[in-house]
Amino acid sequence: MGASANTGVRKTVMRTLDVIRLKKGEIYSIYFFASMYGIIQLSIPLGIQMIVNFIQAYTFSTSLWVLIALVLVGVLFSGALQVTQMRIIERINQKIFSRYALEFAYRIPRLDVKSVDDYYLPELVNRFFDTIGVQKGLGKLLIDIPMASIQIVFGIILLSFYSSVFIVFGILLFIILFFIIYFTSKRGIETNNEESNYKYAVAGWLEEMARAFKTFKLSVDANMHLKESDTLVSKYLDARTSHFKILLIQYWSLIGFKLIITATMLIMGAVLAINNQINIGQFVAAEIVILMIMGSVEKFIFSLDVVYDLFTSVDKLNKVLEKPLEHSGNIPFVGAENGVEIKLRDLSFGFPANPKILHNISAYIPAGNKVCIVGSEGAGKSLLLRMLTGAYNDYTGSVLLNNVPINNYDQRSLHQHTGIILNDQDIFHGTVLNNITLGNTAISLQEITKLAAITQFDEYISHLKDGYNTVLDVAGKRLSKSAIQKILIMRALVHKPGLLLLENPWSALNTENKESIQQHILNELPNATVIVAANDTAFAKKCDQVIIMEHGAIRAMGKTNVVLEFLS
Ligand SMILES: Nc1ncnc2c1ncn2[C@@H]1O[C@H](COP(=O)(O)OP(=O)(O)OP(=O)(O)O)[C@@H](O)[C@H]1O
Repeated sequence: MGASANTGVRKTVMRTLDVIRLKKGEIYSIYFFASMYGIIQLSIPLGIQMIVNFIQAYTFSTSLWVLIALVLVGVLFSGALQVTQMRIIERINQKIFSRYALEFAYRIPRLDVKSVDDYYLPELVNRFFDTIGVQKGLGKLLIDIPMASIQIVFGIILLSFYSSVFIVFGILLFIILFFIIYFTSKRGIETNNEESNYKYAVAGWLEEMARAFKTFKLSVDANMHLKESDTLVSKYLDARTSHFKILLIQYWSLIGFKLIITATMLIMGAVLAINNQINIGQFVAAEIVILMIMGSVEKFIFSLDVVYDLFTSVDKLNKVLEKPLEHSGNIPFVGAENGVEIKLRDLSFGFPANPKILHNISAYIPAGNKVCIVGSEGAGKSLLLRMLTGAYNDYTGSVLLNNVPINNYDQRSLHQHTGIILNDQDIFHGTVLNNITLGNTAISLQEITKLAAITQFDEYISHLKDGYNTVLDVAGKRLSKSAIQKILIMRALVHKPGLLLLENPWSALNTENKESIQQHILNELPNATVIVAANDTAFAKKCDQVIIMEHGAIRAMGKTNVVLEFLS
């Protein structure tokens, strides 16, 4: 348990370092400017020391004015350095946002379906908001912490010139700081991570309520939604309290530490000054340096919380970025327009929760065949169709398309020649045109209008002021189920695929629409291999073959009439 927690923390820190490493050039310049800033800051008390000495000696010489001017230049210059650092950090922040946004955008459609099977993806993608945590945290990690460290180091070096006692003070300071961080940071990272997990659990649950809000609205008397919220919020508060305890330990150590050091320093400074071991100018300068060191230590400790947030944010973002991408072969799926022949041999497949869903499936579907898969609920019709999309590759047995294992094909090319409708496919926020073509500009308007006539979607479009440019809202909320289904059918057919995999494609359509589409699919696409999973015996009878599934296996397969006769 301890070892695994250690590995977790180490992994978290390494991932954060990886993010920083990506911005190497900028980071070096930030450190350079931080060192310069630290040095210039320390020149200020030295200047003040000299000014005090001049004042004590009642000498108003030009050197005094020059010194004052130098101190002012120091203040201005250190300010300018800070602005430069801020500029660099701003550039890094912009890069971080765009890097994660594009990385998410690239990966989401390519995610391995099985590896995200246990997740609700929109909820998982909430982790994107952690880019803000990375942006904030990097500012602290790259500016505040190095600057504070440099000021502490240089400050102590400077103090040691006044008296060797200050060296002891410096060493003591480092030892105490080291122990505070050593004993609290690991637990700090862990508790922060836990707090964040529950934050996402609460957000996820609220999102789930929003998604199904009509359901919750209808059962308004039940308190189930509040009970679940209450449980998650309590867990979040517990985790947050544990994390705050760690922060409190750090803050209290800091306060105690400050108290002792301030007292010691003031007494020591006063004793040294009274004994004339240092003059008043040196005393004032030493006190300013001590105050600066204390300020830096405070900054250091208070930055830790944000650094924990940074570690956690990087961890959360990686929850999405580390999900494996789909497997893709390198053979282009060419020649599909002339038909796709399918051979399944002893195909078995399942999920970790349910490892033996499909078993020993063998089937032969000649190119251009029209096939209907029927079967009872949960028989495996949908899953068999999904296997033919190439989305899963850890099956046993074989799936051959035109005599090549499906895994060998380049996924993009496979999708270009396949038309797919699965139950979980939907409309997205965009124009009707984009929803049909998915941005494929090679698709002709002629093909779209032809399909609109077949699906009888043209009637619907003619009533829209903006026609094909009408923007559909998220998931086509204001569209009728039949309009959504027609768009999905057009999307599946519009690029003239050689393989059509359709799950319940016309369940929301009226008989006239259905027949028009079936007639097109069965008679006007001679080369296309079409597999439809639907308990639609009337359609099955029109197909070349029917596959009857039961409990994840093929019970019978062949000409519909023959199969039905055999079964009766
Ligand atoms: N992601 C998954 N993880 C675990 N089990 C799954 C998963 N997807 C499907 N199953 C299980 O696989 C079996 C077959 O599911 P499938 O959706 O293929 O059935 P179906 O024949 O299409 O049923 P229906 O007609 O009701 O849609 C079911 O028992 C289902 O619970």
